[in-house]
Amino acid sequence: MATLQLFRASDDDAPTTALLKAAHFAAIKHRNQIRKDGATPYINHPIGVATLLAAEGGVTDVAVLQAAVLHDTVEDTDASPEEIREYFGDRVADLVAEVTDDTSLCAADRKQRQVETVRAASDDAKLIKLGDKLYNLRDLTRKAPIGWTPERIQQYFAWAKQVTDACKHVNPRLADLLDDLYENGVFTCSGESYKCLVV
Ligand SMILES: Nc1nc2c(ncn2[C@@H]2O[C@H](COP(=O)(O)OP(=O)(O)O)[C@@H](OP(=O)(O)OP(=O)(O)O)[C@H]2O)c(=O)[nH]1
Ligand SMILES: [Mn+2]
Repeated sequence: MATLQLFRASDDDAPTTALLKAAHFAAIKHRNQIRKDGATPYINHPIGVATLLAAEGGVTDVAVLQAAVLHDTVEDTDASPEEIREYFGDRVADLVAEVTDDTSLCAADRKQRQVETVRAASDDAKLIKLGDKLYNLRDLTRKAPIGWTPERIQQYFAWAKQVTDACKHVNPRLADLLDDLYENGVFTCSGESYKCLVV
C-alpha cells in the first residue's frame, strides 16, 4: 500500500492551513485506533480537544490548537517527537512534548508524575491539559469505557481534578466548566446512574 501523504507546515501557511495540516497528520497517525468505549474513532478526541479550546475556551493561538490536535500522537501512535518537530516546528513540538506522559512508567506512576509535573508546565501546556481533561470527563459522562467500574470512573474524576486545579488559573472559562462537572457530573455504568463524588 502506498504511504499516506503527510503535509509539512510552513511559516507561510495561513492559520487555517496550519491547523488542517495538524488535523490531517493526527488523523493519519490515529487512523487504526478507537476510543475505549469500543466504538468511537480515536481522532474524535484530539479534534474535540482543539475544538473545545477554541469554541469554549476562546483560544485563538494556532500553535496551541495544532498542539492540541497532536497532543496524543507521540504518546499513543508511532509518531516521534522528531517527526512532530520536522513537520510542525519547535513551538508545537515543545508543547506536545510537555503534554506527553512517559509511557515507560507504569500507569499509577504515570498518573502521579502528571500531577507533579503539570505545576511547572507552561501556560499553553496547561491550557491543553484543561481541554484534554474536560473532554475526557465529558466523555465519561457520555459513555463509560468498556470494563471500567464506577470506582475507576470516580478515581479518574478525582485524579483529573488534581491536574486541573494546578492549571485552571490559565483559563477561567474552562475552569468554570470543569467546576460545574465536578459538582454536578453524572455518569452511567452498567445501566446505573452515579453522581460524581469529587469535592
Ligand atoms: N473518557 C474516556 N477516555 C478514553 C476513552 N478512550 C480512550 N481514552 C483515553 O484513556 C485515557 C484515560 O484512561 P486511563 O486508564 O486513566 O489512562 P491510561 O490509558 O493512560 O492508563 C485518556 O488518555 P489521555 O488523553 O492521554 O489523557 P490522560 O490519561 O492524561 O487523562 C483518554 O483520552 C474513552 O472512551 N473515554
Ligand atoms: Mn488526550
